Amino acid sequence: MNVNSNEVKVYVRTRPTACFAQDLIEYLPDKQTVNVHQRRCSRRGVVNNQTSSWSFRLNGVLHSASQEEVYEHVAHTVVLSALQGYNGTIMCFGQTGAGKTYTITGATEAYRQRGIIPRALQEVFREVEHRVGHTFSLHLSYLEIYNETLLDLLASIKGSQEPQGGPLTVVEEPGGGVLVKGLSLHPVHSEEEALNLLFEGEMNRIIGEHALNKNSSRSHCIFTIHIESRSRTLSNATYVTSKLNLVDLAGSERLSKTGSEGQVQREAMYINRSLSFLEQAIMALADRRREHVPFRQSKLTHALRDSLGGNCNTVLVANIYGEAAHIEETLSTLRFAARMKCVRTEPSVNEHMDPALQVHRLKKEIQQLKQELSIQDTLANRAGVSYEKLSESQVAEVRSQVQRYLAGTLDEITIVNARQIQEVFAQFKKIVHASVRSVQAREPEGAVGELEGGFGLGVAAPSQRHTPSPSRSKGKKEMIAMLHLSFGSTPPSKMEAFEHFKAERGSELKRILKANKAVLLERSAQLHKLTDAINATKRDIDKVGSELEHLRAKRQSQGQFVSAEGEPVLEEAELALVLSLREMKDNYRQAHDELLATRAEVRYCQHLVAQCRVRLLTEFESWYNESFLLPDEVLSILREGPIRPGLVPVDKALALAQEHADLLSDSPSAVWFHNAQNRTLQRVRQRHRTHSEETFQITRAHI
Ligand SMILES: Nc1ncnc2c1ncn2[C@@H]1O[C@H](COP(=O)(O)OP(=O)(O)OP(=O)(O)O)[C@@H](O)[C@H]1O
Repeated sequence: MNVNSNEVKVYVRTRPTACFAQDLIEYLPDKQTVNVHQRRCSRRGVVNNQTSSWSFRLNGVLHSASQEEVYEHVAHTVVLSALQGYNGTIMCFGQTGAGKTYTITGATEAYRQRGIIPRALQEVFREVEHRVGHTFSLHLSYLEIYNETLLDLLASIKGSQEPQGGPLTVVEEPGGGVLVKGLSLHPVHSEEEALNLLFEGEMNRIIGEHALNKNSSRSHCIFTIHIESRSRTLSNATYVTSKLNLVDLAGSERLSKTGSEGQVQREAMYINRSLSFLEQAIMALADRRREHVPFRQSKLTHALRDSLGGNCNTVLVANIYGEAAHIEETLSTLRFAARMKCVRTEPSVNEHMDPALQVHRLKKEIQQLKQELSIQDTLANRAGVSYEKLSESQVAEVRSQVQRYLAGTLDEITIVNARQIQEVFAQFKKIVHASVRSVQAREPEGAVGELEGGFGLGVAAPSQRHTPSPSRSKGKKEMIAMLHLSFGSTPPSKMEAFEHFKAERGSELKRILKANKAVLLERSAQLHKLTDAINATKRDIDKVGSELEHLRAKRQSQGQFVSAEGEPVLEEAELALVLSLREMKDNYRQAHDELLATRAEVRYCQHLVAQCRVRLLTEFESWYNESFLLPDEVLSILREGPIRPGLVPVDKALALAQEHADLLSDSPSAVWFHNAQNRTLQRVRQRHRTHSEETFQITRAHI
């Protein structure tokens, strides 16, 4: 029952006024659209009759809405979803005095005017009572962010879960969540207990003097209900957790308008900065192409990292004044709200596994299964069969049975249980491996030795290397005999033979080639990705660079803004651009280094793949010649020499053999050999002529 829409929900609420500017603020009957008309000012500040208009479509307009109605629209579903394990955040944003605190906390004087927090607490405890199938554990925390300092509004209360002392810090958790280290968490068991904590925290809020509103709060406050829920059924080892953040942001008006000095001006500067970082984070979240969201720029955005978008149900209430005098701030609040509405969210339940419960459940299941098995054995007259791990003497007994079975002195191995069957197979495997090794040791020119040690072309991980299968380690003669059997007396076409070669003798080379191709493909894809990312960063750098230039040119034309000490002061916007430019350049440099390294790797892999291909073809040619075109007599003559017969062209190999035979013919006892040889060579030449006419083109596809 989560809010489950894929974007942040945004509502606008007007503070009631007798002077509502109907001509400037227009609420359409759909209760979702606000049109704002603003009179244009002439250069010298003289108001003329021209107007500019803006239209904002939100999720709801709360005009003259009661606190109860606001809760129903804004908070009800988010609170229920939080009880099911979805994180939720409700934020109030707007100009000082526009009604943020009234909306989130409410007026303390009248119960009917209580805001979202007390109503949410009421609903949570009511639901907890109704959901009898679950146990709930609830904790509260209350954080204030004042001038970029984190303060615990409930630190004064005993019984907190976190140790006191030390500055509070925002810590990122694995999985994208955040927690404020050092912030006290207070267990609560009733609505009354929870309300006491809320009021205690309220008392501790820093209240500053302000020109616009005497009691205005100059800090951001985050009241959080931490919920953990477990099923009462023991068999269910999962449990869910969630956080419900109720956020009262500081006034959003611009510095110049406050007309304040000293500490209040400093406060306003921090507020402006954190809100402008909040806007930047929102803009980055709304832009789906942006991979990096600058959450860490301020304590506010960092603390809200997992509450703005992400897996959270997020709702924003934009509080505005209805009077004409505030129309400019109203417009900027609505613009922020519209941007926030574009942020996408993917709410999901925070489900966890309780390891202790899981172990307990599995142990119980094993116990039950063992009982079941023993009943079955008794029924089948197999009492006494053990299902525990085999002892050393039992393993030895199985080994002896397998050996006797292979030797023919034992007719059959009696099967007792699954563990014993596995051991029988394991013993068979050991015997087969030992036999393969002894065959290899006896075969000096064995395919396996050559394949294992000779290629040296692999970039694939050593674990990817296959141990030679018994079929691959077959003697060469055996293999050729097999091929002759399947192809008959005429030699196979090169295409067919190549397929055979790849499956048998050349299989290891083929595997290495395949592995290298896979690595090449993966690195090439990575290279493309990196190139795209670098190009995107470059475009961003150019964009921010030109924005900065533009801003500086504008500032130059308006004169330099200097501090009391005469130091040049950077504007908020300019500072933000400089910081983000610096970050982007760092990212660019890092990505560029990575790109160079990956490019080198790609070249290396390309080289390996090409080498493997050539090697596969050369090996095949030579194997084909030796297996089908050169007779055994020729091979045995040439093998005694320094060259490998298959590596030279068939004609040349035959000529060499002829020369060798001529030398031998000087001996009378070799005449019969010489004659037979001549006849064979002629036959072979004839066959070779036919074969060399066959066009053989092994394309990349064949390899
Ligand atoms: N919808 C409303 N109905 C009745 N009174 C309201 C409403 N909204 C605001 N007020 C009143 O207006 C005054 C200022 O509101 P509030 O303190 O909530 O403003 P705020 O936006 O939280 O200001 P700050 O930024 O200083 O925290 C309060 O006295 C509050 O009771």
